[in-house]
Amino acid sequence: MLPPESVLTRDLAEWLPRQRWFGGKDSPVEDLSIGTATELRAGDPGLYHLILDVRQNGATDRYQLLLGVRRDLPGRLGYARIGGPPGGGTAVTQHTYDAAHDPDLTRTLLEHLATGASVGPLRFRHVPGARIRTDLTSLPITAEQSNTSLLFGDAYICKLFRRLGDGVNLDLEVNLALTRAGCEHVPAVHGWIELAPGGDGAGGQPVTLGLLSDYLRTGADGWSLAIASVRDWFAHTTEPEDDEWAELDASAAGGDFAAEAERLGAATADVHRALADAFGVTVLPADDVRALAARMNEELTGTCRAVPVLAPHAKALTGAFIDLAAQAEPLPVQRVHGDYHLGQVLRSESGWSLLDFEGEPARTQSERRALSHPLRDVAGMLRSFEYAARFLITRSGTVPLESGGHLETRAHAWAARNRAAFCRGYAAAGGPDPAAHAVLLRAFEFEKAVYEVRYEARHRPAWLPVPLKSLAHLTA
Ligand SMILES: Nc1ncnc2c1ncn2[C@@H]1O[C@H](COP(=O)(O)OP(=O)(O)O)[C@@H](O)[C@H]1O
Ligand SMILES: O=P(O)(O)O[C@H]1O[C@H](CO)[C@@H](O[C@H]2O[C@H](CO)[C@@H](O)[C@H](O)[C@H]2O)[C@H](O)[C@H]1O
Repeated sequence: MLPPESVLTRDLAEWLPRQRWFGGKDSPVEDLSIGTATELRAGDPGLYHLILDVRQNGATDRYQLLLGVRRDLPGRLGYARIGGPPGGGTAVTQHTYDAAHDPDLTRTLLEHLATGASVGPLRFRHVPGARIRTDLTSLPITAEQSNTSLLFGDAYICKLFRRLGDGVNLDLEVNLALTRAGCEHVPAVHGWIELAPGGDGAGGQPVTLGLLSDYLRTGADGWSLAIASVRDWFAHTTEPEDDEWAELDASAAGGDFAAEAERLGAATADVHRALADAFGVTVLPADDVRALAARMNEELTGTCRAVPVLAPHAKALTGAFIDLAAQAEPLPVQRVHGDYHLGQVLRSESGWSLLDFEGEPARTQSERRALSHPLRDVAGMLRSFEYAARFLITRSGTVPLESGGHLETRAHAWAARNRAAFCRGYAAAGGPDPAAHAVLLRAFEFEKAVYEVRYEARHRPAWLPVPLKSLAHLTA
């Protein structure tokens, strides 16, 4: 049974802002109420699906939570505790916790997905012909995430969206279309969970709650692979003479990543082509390109105000947006990834796969859905090479400090080599040639860097020096 609503909302208001995936950490929670509560499993432990209406800065966001309720909470679930005795008052006799961490409860999701059940306003769906296994135990993944993903054995990964959008989630929409088109660079979709239209008192579209896909069990994420390569490159022992640092050849390290970067570029171009085929291409008039450049500049101004350490780079950044406006011409736009970085790609024995087509978590739903030029994704990945190159210098204490100056030179050489390889692979596989669109690419890259500065200031302040260091280099 659910605890009294006043107790539950009090506990949730205290717990929610501490969660990695909570999107509103920079402002206080003004109000929290329970939008819908659906019992998915009766008994002890009990499982409830909650939609929480969370008001911050006068606006309401919706979050979803699988709530576990148990009379006794075993030690292994202590870290997922939300509330309960002691101190909860005499009415409170049971513990509440984040049930995403409880395999005894999450199996219910597979059971419902397998049968295509509807429970209250929740609908569990699978793709035609899918036979969903229900004998698997779940484990939440430990990645830095804006959502929560559960591994079911080594067969499936189930992503439970935390902050809910207004309709069909982009990740589902895009992955389903690419799965149906036979694209080999995305994990196949098996099923999804949604809130029936009107089930939350809102509009006429289902709201996506979760996505069940193939788990790429041999996949290694691009970020870890890139960091291993950078580490190897930094550990490379032969120090050139002082005047040779400028010509540093990053291919010299054993863990060279360039061939992978080139293949990743090719996979990216394949996915862009598949997205264009599935969703179409339209042309953005030159006036709209100028408006885009103006928006990029407004974001820069707003971010400089919010994060003043960005201000010294403002002049160079504005210059790139002015150039874009000055050279504006009609631009073919299409569905793109929207938040493309090394943490969003997996290398398995079958090549590179792209994940997470949800767009940037800090953007509104309509901004994420907006069509864009594919070089926006290329720019995102180029930023990611910048991040990977500088991560060990700025974020880890493991690199010898005495070589700090030279490490920045090495970082730059690593980034330059892998950026070039990625662009080469992308163009060779038929994507628009990054070298032929330098102004557009630079504007996209700077736009992303501004976003990153704001993102890091808000979510991971200790990471702020990473984009700033790279900006210092790119705008010099
Ligand atoms: N199909 C998959 N197979 C293997 N690992 C995956 C798969 N999908 C996601 N992952 C892992 O989960 C991490 C987070 O997934 P992602 O979809 O990017 O979530 P989020 O939107 O919350 O950031 C990825 O970086 C990757 O390591
Ligand atoms: O993966 P998400 O959709 O949650 O994306 C957000 O978080 C990312 C970090 O987890 C963030 O990416 C930035 O950091 C990465 C290294 O951790 C780096 O590879 C990216 O280039 C950099 O942008 C992303 O911007 C944010 O939207």
